[in-house]
Parts: sequence; structure tokens; C-alpha cells
Amino acid sequence: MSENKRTEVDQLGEFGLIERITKDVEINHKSTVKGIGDDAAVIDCGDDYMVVSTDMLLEGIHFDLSFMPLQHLGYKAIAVNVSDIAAMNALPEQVTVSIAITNRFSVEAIDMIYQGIKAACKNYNVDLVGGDTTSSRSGLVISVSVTGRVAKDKIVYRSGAKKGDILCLSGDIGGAYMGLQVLLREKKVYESNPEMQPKLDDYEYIVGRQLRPEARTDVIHDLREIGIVPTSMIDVSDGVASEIMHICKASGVGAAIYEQKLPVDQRTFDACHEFKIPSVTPGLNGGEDYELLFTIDQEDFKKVEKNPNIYFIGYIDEAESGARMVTVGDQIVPISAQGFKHF
Ligand SMILES: Nc1ncnc2c1ncn2[C@@H]1O[C@H](COP(=O)(O)OP(=O)(O)OP(=O)(O)O)[C@@H](O)[C@H]1O
Ligand SMILES: Cc1ncc(C[n+]2csc(CCOP(=O)(O)O)c2C)c(N)n1
Ligand SMILES: [Mg+2]
Repeated sequence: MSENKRTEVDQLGEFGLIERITKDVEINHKSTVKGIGDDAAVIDCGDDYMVVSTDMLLEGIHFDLSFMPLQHLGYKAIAVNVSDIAAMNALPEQVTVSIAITNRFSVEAIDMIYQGIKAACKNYNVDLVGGDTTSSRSGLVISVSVTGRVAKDKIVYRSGAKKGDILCLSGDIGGAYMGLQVLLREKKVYESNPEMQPKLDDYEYIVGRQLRPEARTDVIHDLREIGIVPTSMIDVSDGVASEIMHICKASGVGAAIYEQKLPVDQRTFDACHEFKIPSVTPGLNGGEDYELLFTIDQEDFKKVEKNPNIYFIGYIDEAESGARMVTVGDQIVPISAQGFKHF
């Protein structure tokens, strides 16, 4: 009977599936300090920890070549990987890049992707040290693995948040999602009438947030300079709601965020207005902002209080309280993770 059982992947969802396939994975090496479950794995390499992560970008799922310039695609593939390294409070060192290409691509097109990859490697000071090249029957795939390094006493996990900590964000959220909405709308307009040229000039900021995100390694440098080690950290790939829930689950805590304190740029806000989307939605559920969401001890607050680049959005409390948002109208609503649904 059970041999015939068929469970659809969407019954488990992305995180349920990861949990299922990884639950009986054994760790056999002393050097494996942290395996599955964080933004990167942590490996003891002597004096420091090495962190390792991998992320792939697939045509049709993560990008649409009708509006994603190839250089930007190459840049984004590196940036999203470096972002996971930053989320461990580490700085990146090496990447490998694997590509699967269809016969649609010319050598010149692949050159353009690599221009972006190389620009990102230069910007984040990472060495491209290997990869793999293969053909694909259905769309372009770019898969990147990245390593980074951090002093052992500076490693930050999703699991270190504790009651009383302050929840911080490194930048504004929701822009990447609204940029995508604009790009999808302009694509539709173009498809229905190719005479119409896409109007993107007024949306430069949000479209840039979608097409050319940056990993916040600058924040990691700043935190080191100020002398702060966050108690927990994660990068915002899936939306703040989903990431807060990861921190709460991994740390065994609850959290409250204030709607009013969520940093939404005016240009994102304007696009929300135009699309008739509540401005809180893209930030909480949109994703791809690649900002860092982290918690700091209250003791450290005075060191960052006046830092204009860090937004204080809420606090951590006990697990029983769950993750919730205090709305502008002072209502308390539970946070549910409606991040990007792969399945
Ligand atoms: N197929 C898999 N096999 C083994 N481990 C996996 C697999 N997929 C994901 N993981 C691990 O599960 C954890 C959560 O993965 P997830 O992709 O959600 O994190 P992330 O890389 O921070 O997110 P994103 O992909 O949005 O950047 C990570 O530790 C990741 O290495
Ligand atoms: C064409 C197109 N369609 C949809 C999206 C949105 N999108 C894709 S993956 C993802 C979350 C992170 O995924 P992962 O967890 O795999 O890193 C989001 C928000 C996009 N950028 N382009
Ligand atoms: Mg991550």
C-alpha cells in the first residue's frame, strides 16, 4: 500500500520538504559546527570558522529574461549568495559558479552574464575559483556556492535571539517586490502592444532593488567597527514575516514588530499606492530585499541608537507570545509567513 502512496510537494511546502529530506542527516565530522538550518553551514577551519552556502537562480522562477539584463543577472547571482554569508556575520572569500544554458544563448550573451559575475566578485572581494558548465533543455540555471570567514567569537546564528533583544533591519523593505510588479506590468503592456515602450524611468529605485540587489557586507564591516555582535541574524530573501518566524523558531522566542516602524521607502510607498497594495504587504511578504534582519542586546542599543542606517522595528519576547505585528491602529495581528511559494 505505502509503496503506492504519492504526496504532492505542495502539501509540505518548501520548508516542510527541507525538514523531511534532512531530518535524519548525520554529522560525522568534528569540523562540522553547524549543518543544515541556517543561512550557511559553519565549518571549523582552525583559527576561524568557514561558512558555506549555496543558492540557485532559475529562469522563470527567479528571473525573466524579457526584463532581466544579463549583466544584472550575473551580479544578482553572486549578491544573493554573498548575502547568506553576511547573515552569519561573515565576509565572503570564494565562489564557484555553475551554469546550465540552452542553445538560445550566444557566447556573447554568456560573456554578459560573466561581466556581471566578475563585477560582483570585484565589489564583494570574492575569488571565482571554479564551477561547472552544462546544457539545459528548459531555461537558464545559475547555481552559485560561496564560502566566507568569521572569527569564532563573532559567528551569528538564527538561533541566538533572546527576550528583550531589539529587532533591527539594515535597510528599507518591499522595494524589490514592487519593482517586480512594475516590470511584470510593463511586460504585459509590451506583449499586448509591442509598439508601446516600457515606462520605467519613474521607477528606477524599485526596479533597481529587484534587478540589482546588493548584499550588505558593508553592514558587517560597520558592526565590527562599532563592536556589536548581533545575537541573531538572517537575510531577507523571502520577506520579513518569514524571516522573523525563522528567527523565532530557531531561537525559541516570540517577537513583536511595529507596523509604523517598518522602513518603506517613499518610492516603494508610491508604487504601493498606484498598485492599490497596502504598503505593509511587500515588506512583510515580498522578499528579495536582501537586507539583514538582526537582533541586538539592549546593552548594545546605545552604540547604534543614532545610526541612520539601522532601523529598529520591534523586540523579542517569550515564545508563547508568538510573532505578531502591532498595527498603526494599535491592533495586534499574528504574523504569518506568506513568503515566496515555490510549491
Ligand atoms: N535540498 C536540500 N538539501 C539539504 N539542505 C538543504 C536543502 N535545501 C535547503 N537546505 C538547507 O536548509 C536551510 C534553509 O534553506 P533556505 O534555502 O530556506 O535558506 P536560505 O539559503 O537562507 O534561503 P534563500 O534560498 O532564500 O537564500 C539551509 O541551511 C540550507 O542549506
Ligand atoms: C520572474 C520572477 N518571478 C518571481 C520572482 C519573485 N521571487 C522568486 S524567488 C523569490 C524568493 C526567494 O527564492 P529562493 O528561496 O529560491 O532564494 C521571489 C520573491 C522574481 N524575482 N522573478
Ligand atoms: Mg538566507
